[in-house]
Amino acid sequence: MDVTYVSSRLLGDSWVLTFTIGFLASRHLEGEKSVSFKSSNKLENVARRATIRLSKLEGCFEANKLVPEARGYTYAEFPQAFTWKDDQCKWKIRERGRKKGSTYYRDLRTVNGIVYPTFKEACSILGLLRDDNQWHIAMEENVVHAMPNQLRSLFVHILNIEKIFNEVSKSIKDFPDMPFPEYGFIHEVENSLMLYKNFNKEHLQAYNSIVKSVETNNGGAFFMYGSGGCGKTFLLKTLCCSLRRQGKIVLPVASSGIAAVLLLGGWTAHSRFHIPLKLDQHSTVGIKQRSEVAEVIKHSIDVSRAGLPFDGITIVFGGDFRQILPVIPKAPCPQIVSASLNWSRLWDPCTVLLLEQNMRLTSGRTPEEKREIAEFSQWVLDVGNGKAPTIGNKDDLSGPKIVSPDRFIIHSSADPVKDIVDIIYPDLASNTFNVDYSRQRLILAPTNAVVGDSQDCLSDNFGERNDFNSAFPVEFLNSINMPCIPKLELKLKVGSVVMLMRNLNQIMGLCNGTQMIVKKLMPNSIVCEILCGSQVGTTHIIPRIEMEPSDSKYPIEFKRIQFPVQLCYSMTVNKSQGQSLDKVEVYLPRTVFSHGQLYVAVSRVTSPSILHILIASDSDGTTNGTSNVVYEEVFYNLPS
Ligand SMILES: Nc1ncnc2c1ncn2[C@@H]1O[C@H](COP(=O)(O)OP(=O)(O)OP(=O)(O)O)[C@@H](O)[C@H]1O
Repeated sequence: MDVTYVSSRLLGDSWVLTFTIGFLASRHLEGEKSVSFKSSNKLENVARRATIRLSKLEGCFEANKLVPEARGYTYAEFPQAFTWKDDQCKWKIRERGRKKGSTYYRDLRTVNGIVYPTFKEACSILGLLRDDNQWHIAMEENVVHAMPNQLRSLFVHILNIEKIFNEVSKSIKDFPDMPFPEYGFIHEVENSLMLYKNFNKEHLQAYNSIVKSVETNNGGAFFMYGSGGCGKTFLLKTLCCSLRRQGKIVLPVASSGIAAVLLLGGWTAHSRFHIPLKLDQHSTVGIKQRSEVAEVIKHSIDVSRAGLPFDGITIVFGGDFRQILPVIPKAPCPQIVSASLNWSRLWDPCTVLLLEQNMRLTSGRTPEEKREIAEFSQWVLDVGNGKAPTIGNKDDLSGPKIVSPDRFIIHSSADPVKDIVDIIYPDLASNTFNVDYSRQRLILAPTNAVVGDSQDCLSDNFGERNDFNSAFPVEFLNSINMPCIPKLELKLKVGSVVMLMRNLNQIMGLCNGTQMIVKKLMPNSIVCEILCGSQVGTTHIIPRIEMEPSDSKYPIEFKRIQFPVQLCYSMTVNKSQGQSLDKVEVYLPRTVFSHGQLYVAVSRVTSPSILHILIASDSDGTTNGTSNVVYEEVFYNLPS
């Protein structure tokens, strides 16, 4: 890493030295630039790409030819005035953090025609300082159109006030004059109870066993085991509502934000019980005395029932071991399997409630449709169990491959990303305001990098849009893109589908993973409507927030102030768990790499007719065979 440049700025009364750190842009001799490619790519394609894609140095030559202003900078000084646009392979003049055409100091203090008394105030208005101004502006932006409760929520998101109170073992509820957000549970409870009427035989049996355990106060643990789409979430939702209506306390938690928002009042287990993200043998949950959750737990425990299983509390787990197992980076199969619930001490006391009927797949009207759906359902199960027909054998370098039925396969031309975007999002431009169009259609991919490629292709289709730059233009930090923080440059427009990247307010359905459609864009806040989960249809104002990477591989700490969202036309398979989708494109430019990924991807659909799969072959084309990863050891102690 090199220091690209050191500059100085006058802020208020004092000078501030800014060290901008950057990997120096590539330097190379003519015809010797470095090119990345996969061993499977055809050399002529690689060579063609290399001719079209300019390196940063070549881009600098082009800028010097076209933009007279560029000639005043050496190559090393370029980042001061220009920013590298990787997708366009060209240097673009910076819009922020730099004042063009200034002829006197006063010009530096002028923003939008207003002369500010100090440089600091001018910087603050430009959003270059870390202060509260952007949040003041965010409140002002919404005063005219937002409802009072939306403004209150926005204020709560900005302050994160309940979290601050909880840290000192208090809650907003301790201050009777302060309003506590209302969540409209009662209405939802009434609606969700209607689900009971649709129970199938298996659901009814499971429901009765669990309710009996709660009513007799004997305590116990249940595990609802069923393949994807057998109605585990459906049953849990109904149970939560019915028990709450009887005045019982229910704490629904899930391992991911997306799964949590499907349950009314659902939280991620980590947030609800303050479980540390990194665990070791000394870890304990961080529930503070007098916090809301501590009070709830206190009320749920009856000392007279101590000694009964789980002290008389009923615990219901649900899951499917064909789906993705606990994620332990770089861990081998035995370690991952032994981290699963059915290999833990909790498994023995669990009563397994088996659900076998797939409720996600529509039942079909004609005998032909019914047969087709039954066949598809069996194929999906076989993929999950590792029993689907394969070609090749274990001695092949790439292992045996699952053969996907031909009707799902897309045979792509030269630009696979464009092909899948056209299939899943046809006519996107004229459907931007159509919530029904945007809901429940997704491109699913194995990795964040692949997701990024397809999102980039879509964002190029957007036409006119707003680009939101994060507040601090520091060259190296800005070039960092990690899945856990939003991009420096977000390309949004009204109608864009986005995914929230932080737990802002789990009870209001604003979880890491919540999908929303953008309704209004302002410089410091965006208005979004939730597209799925228990709070579907509600509108929220999202401010910029300060975020830092949770698990940074970089040797420096940094924060980014940005809207906590990313485009959501495409998603990793891991994130899609729990969802039912009306149109799915499984995009596999590389094979899946963990247990259950392929099964989760193909089991999201409500009908076989809406599943499309694109598998890149080793030699630049497409194919119908792909590797599957199934750790059969995880099924050993399960009922078949
Ligand atoms: N008894 C039922 N009547 C009508 N629809 C149902 C029923 N059970 C489930 N469904 C519907 O089937 C779909 C899948 O159900 P659900 O999401 O609960 O399955 P799941 O077992 O949790 O799936 P996954 O393991 O993939 O998360 C949902 O759209 C749900 O509304």
